[in-house]
Amino acid sequence: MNEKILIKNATIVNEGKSFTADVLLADGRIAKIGTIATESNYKVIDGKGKHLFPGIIDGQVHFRDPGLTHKGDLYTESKAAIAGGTTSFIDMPNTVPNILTVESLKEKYEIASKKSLANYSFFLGVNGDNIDAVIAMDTSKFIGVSDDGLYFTKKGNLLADSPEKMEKLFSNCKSIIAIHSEKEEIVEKNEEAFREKYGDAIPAKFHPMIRSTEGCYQATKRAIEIAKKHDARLHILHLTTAAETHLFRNDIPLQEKKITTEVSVHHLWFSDKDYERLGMRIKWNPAIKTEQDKAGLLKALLDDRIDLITTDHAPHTLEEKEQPYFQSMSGAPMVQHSLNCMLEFYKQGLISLEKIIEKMCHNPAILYGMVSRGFIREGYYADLTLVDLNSTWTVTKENLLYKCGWSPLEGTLFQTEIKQTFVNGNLVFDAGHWNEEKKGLAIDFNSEDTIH
Ligand SMILES: NC(=O)N[C@@H](CC(=O)O)C(=O)O
Repeated sequence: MNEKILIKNATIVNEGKSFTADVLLADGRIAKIGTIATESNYKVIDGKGKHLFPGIIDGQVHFRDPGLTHKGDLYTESKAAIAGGTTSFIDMPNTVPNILTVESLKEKYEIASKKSLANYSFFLGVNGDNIDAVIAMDTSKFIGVSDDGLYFTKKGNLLADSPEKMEKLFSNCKSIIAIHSEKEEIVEKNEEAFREKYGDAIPAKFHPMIRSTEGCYQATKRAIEIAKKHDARLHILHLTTAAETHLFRNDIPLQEKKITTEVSVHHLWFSDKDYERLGMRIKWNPAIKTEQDKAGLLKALLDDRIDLITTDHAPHTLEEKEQPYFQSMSGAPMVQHSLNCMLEFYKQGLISLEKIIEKMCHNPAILYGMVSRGFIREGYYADLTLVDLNSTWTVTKENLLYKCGWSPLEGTLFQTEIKQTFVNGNLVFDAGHWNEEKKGLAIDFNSEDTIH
């Protein structure tokens, strides 16, 4: 049995409200919220002056396990996530092997059960190799299918570039189809134009012109048209342009939406102004775009056209990053600081705490149909994070937990600090101290027979 933990007097932010109360954690769950008297067998945590949030649920990460574990693995990256207040994640299929079969999916769950400190779930990958097999499966058993990260090979491009295959998938798939939305034909055309001019030495600042607004907009528009035609459940991953935000609705509740989208923290945080300073370190796919795009994405987040905030945490070694344009890997680590970044926007008066929690905790749980997670409610899993909104510190190499050992945020001064993180009622992260005895759990979904 887990020990009972009593968090006293914290300001709880949950379901659109902020209020001060005590929270009792017992047997992995939130046992009670209210005014709670201390008993001798409770471990008491003083929450006075601090904010208690539901643990962040990150709907898109690349923890690189199995097969790419020189970049990161399910232990190191889940630990970094927890230090940043994230208690659950959904990982993408572009590991080695790619997760294209039920067998490899089950193996990944097996590895996570031994290594992950946070709660976990995994997309089934879909590409040109397995589309017919996926269609033949009972897709309602998967939390979602995704092509993310698989588009780097020709066979992975089917969702953005093969309308026939896309139609086939969309008319047959019963789960969420989460796609990386860039039209590769446009990207390739732009690559050629820049290659002619600069050879291999294309400066990073041209990345948003190669992976251009047009490439994103056309792919997203087409995916939405096909999804509508087949009444499919489409989720567009990591939106990057203001133009695309207008393709999404905000006049119906999330529960009723068939077409949803998300923004990743780095696309809210960085803009094309930062390429000069950070170069290939902020080369992501889709690319970081302009200041106007950054402002448009925040606006769409606030007016509910964008449903979720994710990180697309995608670690690569610095050596893999700091290469000439075509060799430099796209992606960078973010999961340790996603909440800190969003809280800086709160400090600047750009977003409320309640909105941050809606987009990082409640909505991922609703969108993916997670059971008993994402909210501070009695009976729910005690996935929580206690945050000091008045503590200043700087990101340095020394305080990073990523296996890759670097971050594009090095040198950033944050004015908020994650003090404690609880996963399934266990105090796993306690002001720099770790309790790694208990591993995270496979996330349960509303579809009872979900494969995991
Ligand atoms: N976002 C990235 O730039 N890279 C991701 C793949 C992806 O999400 O497209 C990766 O796996 O490295």
